[in-house]
Amino acid sequence: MLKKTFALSAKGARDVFWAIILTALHNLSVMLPTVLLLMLVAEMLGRFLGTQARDLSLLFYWSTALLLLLVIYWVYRFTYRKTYVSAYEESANTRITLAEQIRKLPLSYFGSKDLSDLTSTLMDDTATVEHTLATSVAELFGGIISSAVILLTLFFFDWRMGLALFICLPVSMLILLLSRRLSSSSNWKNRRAKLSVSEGLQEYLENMKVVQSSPQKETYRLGLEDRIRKVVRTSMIYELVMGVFISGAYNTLRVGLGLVIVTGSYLIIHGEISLITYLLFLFVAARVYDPFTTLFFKMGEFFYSLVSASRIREVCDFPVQQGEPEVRLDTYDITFEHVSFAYNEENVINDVSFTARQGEITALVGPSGCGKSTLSKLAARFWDVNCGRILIGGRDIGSIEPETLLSYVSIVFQDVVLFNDTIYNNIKIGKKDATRAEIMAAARTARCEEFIQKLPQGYDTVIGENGKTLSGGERQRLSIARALLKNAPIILLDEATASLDPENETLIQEAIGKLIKDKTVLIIAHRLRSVENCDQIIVLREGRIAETGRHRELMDLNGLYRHLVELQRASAAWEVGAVRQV
Ligand SMILES: Nc1ncnc2c1ncn2[C@@H]1O[C@H](COP(=O)(O)OP(=O)(O)OP(=O)(O)O)[C@@H](O)[C@H]1O
Repeated sequence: MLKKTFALSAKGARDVFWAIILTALHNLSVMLPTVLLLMLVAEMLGRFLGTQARDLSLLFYWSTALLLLLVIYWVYRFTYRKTYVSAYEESANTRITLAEQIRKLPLSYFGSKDLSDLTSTLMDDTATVEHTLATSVAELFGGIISSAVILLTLFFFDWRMGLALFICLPVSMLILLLSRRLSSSSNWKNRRAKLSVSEGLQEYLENMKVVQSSPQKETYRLGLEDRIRKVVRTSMIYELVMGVFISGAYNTLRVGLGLVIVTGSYLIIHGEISLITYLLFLFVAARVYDPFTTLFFKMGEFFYSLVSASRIREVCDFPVQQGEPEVRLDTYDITFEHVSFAYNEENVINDVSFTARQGEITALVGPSGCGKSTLSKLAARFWDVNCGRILIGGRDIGSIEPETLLSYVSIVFQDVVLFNDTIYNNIKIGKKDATRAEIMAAARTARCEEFIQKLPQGYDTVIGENGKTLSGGERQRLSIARALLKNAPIILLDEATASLDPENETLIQEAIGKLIKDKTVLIIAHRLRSVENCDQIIVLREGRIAETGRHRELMDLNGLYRHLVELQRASAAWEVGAVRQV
């Protein structure tokens, strides 16, 4: 149950189990000095009342007390290890498991989740669960076990006093359980408000330049301020609800002490219990509630961490894309068979069928939003198709593990992803065992050398977050170098030359020309001039194939393709100065 509730690993669940047992033992062991003290008091009273010999040997008490101290020390040592150290280890494991799981999640998952939401699960939720595991879980369950043992023992001494002592415990527990039910919605509201602030702050920082130059910046700032104030409001409501219940539970528990005094006094007056039994219950009553009172004040945190744990579970339980890892592909035709696909409800790809053949260049063209990038991403299994299938070398890619599939694919997309690392390592991602000579050769072919040589540490220059110290063209050339190094049999190019000046564009096209020999190339290019020599051009309109053929054939068809080509020619003749003449 704990494993599921807190999304623990098998080892984590075992550690928590032992932490609970050890905490119970620790609670019991700290009760033993009380028992020893009572024995001493009983003996002293006996001597005082003359019922025992006058000589009092303290040796037994000293040696037992020493032994008890040692027992308490050792139990505490193990308890500490099992609770705190294990909690930190477990949260590190959870983060690694989450990172691994996130790596395997289909892109559709990221479409429905904000990045700051996932970061918050990775960092904040795991930290919250870690804190609860370290400070509350063992205390709560260990406290329940030790109290049950003490209860049984005390019932053995006197069931009426035992009842007086413990009658309030289940009542206060019930109050706490009720508080969980009633605080749950304010807890979730509070969590959502916090997420909305982190999303807003992330957006604010990312779009700082736009915000600063916008006349709406005051509105934007006020919106953010509003979100932050909402966190204060929801936190206060949550704390208020929890505060009322926790103090209710705490005071109910405290009534138990009063009940022991009243019941004990009554029974002593009627001669039904001895003074020692009365004292025993008083001592125990003063101590037995300790774990619970500490715990009650942590209950708000405890329930809060259950929300965190359920958010972790949600990521961990999300189905990952399945497929065989050990697949060997020998031929690389990409075949789309009646493929339809929707990001949400409405299809953006409708019944598309074509084959991009090995050794040929297949171009996807069409107006903006017609589904070119989507088709290209479906071929790399970033998403799974809703209808139909995509085959590579005759094999349905739905049966190949995404990582295995991607080892056959080089991708150069518009949105280049670079790491805050050296130029060298950014290219090396294409092939993990590449030599320096191979990396430099790829950089040379992708025309990266001239700008790399101008950098202070050449290949060893760190390029900042997502390569922010480089120009758009330089970033794109780096990603082409990466693809060249990988030398995969399938190449997906999305506007690969979008950020290059005409001189570099020609050079890159030559490099790509060398790279694509005998490979399957699926290219998306908005500038139709660059696809004139392609072996096959697929013209898309609103997610459907409108025309297919080579450039000449499509021009002769006098359809959408020709229309797009003419539009582009007209826009190429457009000049900034022309605006003034209008
Ligand atoms: N992650 C997404 N979630 C929801 N809808 C999306 C997503 N990505 C794209 N779309 C929608 O799918 C449709 C096709 O988008 P796609 O990016 O494939 O078009 P495109 O032809 O490549 O466009 P462009 O030429 O402007 O890059 C568009 O209507 C777009 O709004």
